[in-house]
Amino acid sequence: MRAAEQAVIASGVPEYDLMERAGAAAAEIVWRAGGSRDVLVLCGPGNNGGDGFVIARILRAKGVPVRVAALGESRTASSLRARAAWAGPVEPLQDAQPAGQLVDALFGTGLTRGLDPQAATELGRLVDLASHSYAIDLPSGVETDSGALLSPVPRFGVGIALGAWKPAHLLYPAAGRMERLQCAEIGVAAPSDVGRLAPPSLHPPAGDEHKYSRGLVAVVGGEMAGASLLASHAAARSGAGMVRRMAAAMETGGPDAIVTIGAQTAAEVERALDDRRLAAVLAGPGLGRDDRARERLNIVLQSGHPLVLDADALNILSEGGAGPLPAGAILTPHEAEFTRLFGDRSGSKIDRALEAARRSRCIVVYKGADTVIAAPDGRARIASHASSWLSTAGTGDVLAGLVAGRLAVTRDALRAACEAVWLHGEAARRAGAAFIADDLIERLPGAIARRL
Ligand SMILES: NC(=O)C1=CN([C@@H]2O[C@H](COP(=O)(O)OP(=O)(O)OC[C@H]3O[C@@H](n4cnc5c(N)ncnc54)[C@H](OP(=O)(O)O)[C@@H]3O)[C@@H](O)[C@H]2O)[C@@H](O)CC1
Ligand SMILES: Nc1ncnc2c1ncn2[C@@H]1O[C@H](COP(=O)(O)OP(=O)(O)O)[C@@H](O)[C@H]1O
Ligand SMILES: [K+]
Repeated sequence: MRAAEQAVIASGVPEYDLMERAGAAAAEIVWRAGGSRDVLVLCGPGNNGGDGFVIARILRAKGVPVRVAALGESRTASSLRARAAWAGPVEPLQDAQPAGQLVDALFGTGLTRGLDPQAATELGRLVDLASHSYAIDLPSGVETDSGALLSPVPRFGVGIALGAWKPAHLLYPAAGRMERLQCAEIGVAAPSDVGRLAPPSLHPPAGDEHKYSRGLVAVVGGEMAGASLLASHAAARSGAGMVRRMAAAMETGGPDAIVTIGAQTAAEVERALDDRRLAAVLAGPGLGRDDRARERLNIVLQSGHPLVLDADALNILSEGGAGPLPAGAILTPHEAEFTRLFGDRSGSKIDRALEAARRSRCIVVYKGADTVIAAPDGRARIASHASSWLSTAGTGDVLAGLVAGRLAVTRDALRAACEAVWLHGEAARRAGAAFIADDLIERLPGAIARRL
């Protein structure tokens, strides 16, 4: 974003014009949400504070009662100009009385250290007392590139990103400090290989498709039948043409459309995977970690089919029992599995996911409240603000099945992972509160229909 802003400034647009655009776009969002409720704008010493002065001026011109409180003097040329254009009084932050709406323009991308304790406390108090609160560009106190909190940060109603999403809008803990997100257009295009996960464009099967051309998925089960059943069921409702479940015992369950193949011995798994029509093979959910599980996983790894590896498959791989990670596969680790596989590395979650993808030459779906999908070529997509009700047992098995299903449909690993994560989040949104993993699966066709 900084480079993109510099390019626009170098092309002849003064920095102050960008500040006016940013302030106008943010003021419009505040005006639409809060109407004529009174506003307190907190302005810091840098350009984020300058945006605050512009917002204050524009809202006042619309007839909104506005007060401004500042933390120190303005220090940049643009923020000095914005402050000079504000005709009203400026009180010190420590004297500010609360208002119905609070606009935080203390610090944005220039924050280099936590706020001093008194300023952090004042910010928290004023945000908590307001019914509407807005963080301009970012909540003051968050580190832009990692989403870490450098000092205590209150929870804002709206985070208004200026021009482009920054990592802190999407990565926890910072992402959890903004209930809703809005991006204000300021005419600076910041093309990047790393971005927020966008809703996918999906297509119905072509007129002449048949079940094998639409994608044949195999789910290799193991010790715990429930997990591979959830995954198979999700794959079956993902748009794929056919799902085969290779069961370690002759258990039943799940929709009749899923073909269950008894594959108890290694030789039986090998035979069942000997089918060139297979477009995706999933292993991991319910696999187990004993010698039998290792044997099953080895056959999967040697099958030559496009792979999705989750749960116990990742745990076995992290013990080194199955050799190096299979390049080209999709790996779907949660936090603990990721750390076991790749170690406890430094950097933001985006940095860690990208490094893992580069090293393993796999697509890595690093799950959690902020899911990062990373590719070996440096592309990454971040999904955040999904339903927190997803934190329930078995939702990862559903995601793994969905990834395998979309891989069979698209034959494109990064695209499949992105589509699956988005559909998983949309199914959760539709499922509402207190759902269980099984309920997500029923919502998948509706989620797919929405993107056709
Ligand atoms: N660039 C553009 O074209 C556009 C940018 N725009 C806006 O600019 C924002 C970035 O502005 P910015 O770079 O001036 O940084 P900002 O976040 O205001 O703070 C930096 C100041 O604070 C200081 N400081 C830092 N930490 C501190 C602390 N804990 N406690 C006390 N002081 C601290 C630091 O000085 P230091 O003490 O570190 O030397 C510096 O003086 C961006 O988020 C967006 O809102 C838009 O207008 C669109 C056009
Ligand atoms: N608080 C949360 N907000 C949004 N999504 C979440 C949250 N917690 C978990 N998830 C999602 O739910 C799924 C949980 O997967 P996982 O941890 O493998 O669970 P399980 O092993 O029980 O299936 C992942 O897709 C993850 O991204
Ligand atoms: K801010």
